[in-house]
Amino acid sequence: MTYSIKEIFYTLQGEGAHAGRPAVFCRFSGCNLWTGREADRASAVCSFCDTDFVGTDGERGGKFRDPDALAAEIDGLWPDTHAASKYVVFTGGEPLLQLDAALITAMHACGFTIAIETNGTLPVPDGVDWICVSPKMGSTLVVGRGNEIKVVVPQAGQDLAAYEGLDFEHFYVQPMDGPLAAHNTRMAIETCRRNPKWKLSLQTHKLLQIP
Ligand SMILES: C[S@@+](CC[C@H](N)C(=O)[O-])C[C@H]1O[C@@H](n2cnc3c(N)ncnc32)[C@H](O)[C@@H]1O
Ligand SMILES: Nc1nc2[nH]cc(C(=O)O)c2c(=O)[nH]1
Ligand code: SF4
Ligand SMILES: [Mg+2]
Repeated sequence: MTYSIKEIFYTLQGEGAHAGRPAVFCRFSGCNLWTGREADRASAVCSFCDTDFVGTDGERGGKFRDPDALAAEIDGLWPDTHAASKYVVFTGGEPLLQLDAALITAMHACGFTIAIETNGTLPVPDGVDWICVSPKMGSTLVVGRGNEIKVVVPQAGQDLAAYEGLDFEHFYVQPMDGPLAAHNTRMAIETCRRNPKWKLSLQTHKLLQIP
């Protein structure tokens, strides 16, 4: 299988339970809930996306025919002196359109712990070490278990109680970025205060102005 990669970069995980953790981000091209074209945004199942995942033209992006070549590109960004903490986040776009057993094996062979950021509409292959699911209204959630669920709020018709019985270790609300970000953040704080099952996830990389 050929992997289409938008970009690969080394930064800190900005969101969720691993916020602050150094990680290589590998962003796959393409998503099943939006084409990525602005003309299609209003009619997309997921219409609030903050990410450009179209094409392969980003930093270190491209088409990788070989899982070992992609793993080597990712591994090349990790500081050689600290192999024990190697951590890769596969995101997108939707990573589960492309992440397969061969790439998982190649990353583990390089010593990486593997995390994914997924919309939860596609099954997760075996071997992923950290699963973050971010469900989208209007799509069918098929991933009912994982490490963290990170619900972007608000979304029309949303009911957080519908997620509370799912099998996750961490339950996060993350304020929707965009023109109403400040308002959404205040509402998300109030949600957590009222119902302490939920914790606040901020997109700290945006606050810090890092990738
Ligand atoms: C760009 S998505 C890629 C991974 C996957 N397609 C997904 O939706 O989880 C990465 C994370 O950013 C979140 N996200 C996307 N747009 C956002 C926005 N406008 N405000 C806050 N979070 C957003 C997603 O919900 C997801 O948790
Ligand atoms: N620093 C940083 N943290 C992130 N956490 C999730 C991201 C994503 O776009 O999936 C992301 C991202 O793009 N940058
Ligand atoms: S599912 Fe994820 S990548 Fe796809 S449009 Fe929504 S936020 Fe963006
Ligand atoms: Mg992002």
